[in-house]
Order: sequence, then structure tokens, then C-alpha cells
Amino acid sequence: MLSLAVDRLSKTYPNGTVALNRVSFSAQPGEGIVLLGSNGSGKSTLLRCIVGLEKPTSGRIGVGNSQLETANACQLRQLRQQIGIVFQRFHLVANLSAFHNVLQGSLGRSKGPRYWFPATAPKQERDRVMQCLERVNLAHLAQQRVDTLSGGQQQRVAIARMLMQDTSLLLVDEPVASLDPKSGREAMDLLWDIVRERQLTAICTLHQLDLAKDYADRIIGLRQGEIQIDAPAHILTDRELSWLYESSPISNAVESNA
Ligand SMILES: Nc1ncnc2c1ncn2[C@@H]1O[C@H](COP(=O)(O)OP(=O)(O)OP(=O)(O)O)[C@@H](O)[C@H]1O
Repeated sequence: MLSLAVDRLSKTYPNGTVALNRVSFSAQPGEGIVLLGSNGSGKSTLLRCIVGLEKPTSGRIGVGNSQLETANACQLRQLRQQIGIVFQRFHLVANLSAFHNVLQGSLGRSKGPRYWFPATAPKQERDRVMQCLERVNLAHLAQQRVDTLSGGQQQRVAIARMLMQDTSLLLVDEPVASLDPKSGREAMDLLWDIVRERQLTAICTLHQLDLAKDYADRIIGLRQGEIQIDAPAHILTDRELSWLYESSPISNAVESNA
């Protein structure tokens, strides 16, 4: 179980765009945080900085007892192994089976090429892949190429791969973006059940305010790269949340450390 501490994180892209400005928050194991904000408010940049895909301009990111910005290459690899990502394009290998994609979740801790292929992976690993696929109700499609699966099914393969990776911190970018309302709720049910079961620290970006209120323990709202809302979901009103998406000037932030 890992906690996350983001301290005065800023990111300015080379073209001068300030994507994040002194963003600070911490998250505890078992806490499901939903990140809200309009297009361009900095949500993906924040997730990409936490996973080490983007280098912050300044600030600190602590994952467990380690600091991302001072970690050497080996420590960074170990840290990344602890972070599960379910991003918009899922990062699946299109021409491989669901089974093979999930098996790749163990790459960071496997001991050599024997582990990378379904035909040669140890039975214990292959059994684990099937358990992960069963957890997301996809065992019957294990041998199907992922590019022949629906968007919702591909997303469940990405979740199964994250389970195989056995991570402590989970970052999810717009999990319902390409799903119909029913499949979107099913995806959120599955993700949140797993967060609870495994006591993961989870940060999930969403654009649907109703889903955010129904699922989040806590909502962090970004506007123009700054945190304007940080509070338990149940105390936030629809008015406060929809304000995140308005073009009016920033004035009335909502913050609570409850
Ligand atoms: N590689 C980049 N180079 C320059 N600017 C970028 C880059 N990536 C993102 N930006 C800019 O940084 C700001 C934040 O973008 P980001 O993708 O983090 O927002 P977001 O909240 O995730 O948006 P969305 O909801 O549309 O996914 C935007 O103004 C965007 O144009």
C-alpha cells in the first residue's frame, strides 16, 4: 500500500503553456479520488507527471517513501512498477491476444524472456493471468486479439493487466469516455470494487459530474492548472462542481482537508 504526496507541482511546457501551477495534495491507501476540470485544465499532465512520463518544471512527488524527482533510473523503474495506469488508449498491443497483453503486466518483475510469452511462461504466471481475466469477466475472450474487442472489453483487458502488475497506486484517465452510460457505470463499479478490495490509492479523471459524485471519496477540481476544489464528494453541490466548467473568473474556491 502506497501513499502519494504531491507538493507544489508546476509544469510549463516548452511552448510557454502553464499546465500546472503549484498543485499540492496527498492521497492515502484505499482513497478513491476523482479529478475534475474542463478540457485543458491540467488533469492528464498531472497524471503524466505522477507516472514519470512528463518531467515537472518544479515541485515534488512522493510515492511511498521515495521522491520521484531524485530517484535514479533503477528506483524509477521500481516505482513505476508500483503504479498501474489505465489511460485513454489503454496502451494495449493491438495484434496480441487479451491473455498475452495481461501477461505483460508482469514484465517489470519477471526474470527473463521465458516469462514474456504465453507458450513459455511458468504455469503459475499463466494461472494468474486467467485469474485476472476472470476478475474482469473476460476469461472467455482470453485468446482473442485485443484489436477485435470492443472499447469496453479493451478497457477491461487494461484493468486485468493492472491487476497482474499488482500495483499499489492506480491512475485512470477518463475510463468512461468511449463507453455508453451503462457500460460506463459497469467500468466504474469494477474499478472501484478493485480499489476497495486491494486498498489502492486511486486517482481517476472524469468529465461526468454525476459519476464523480456517486463514486469519489474525494473530488479534486482543477481550473487553469490550479486546484480550486479539494473536498469530500458528499459535501460538494452541483453548483460548485459545474463552476469548474464555467468561463467566469476564478474567485470562490472550495477546500476542505476533512
Ligand atoms: N506536450 C504539450 N505541449 C504543449 N502544451 C501541452 C502539451 N500537453 C498539454 N499541453 C497543454 O497543457 C494544458 C493542459 O493539458 P492537459 O492535457 O493536461 O489537460 P486536461 O485537463 O487533461 O484536458 P482534457 O480534459 O482535454 O484531456 C493545455 O493547455 C494543453 O494544451
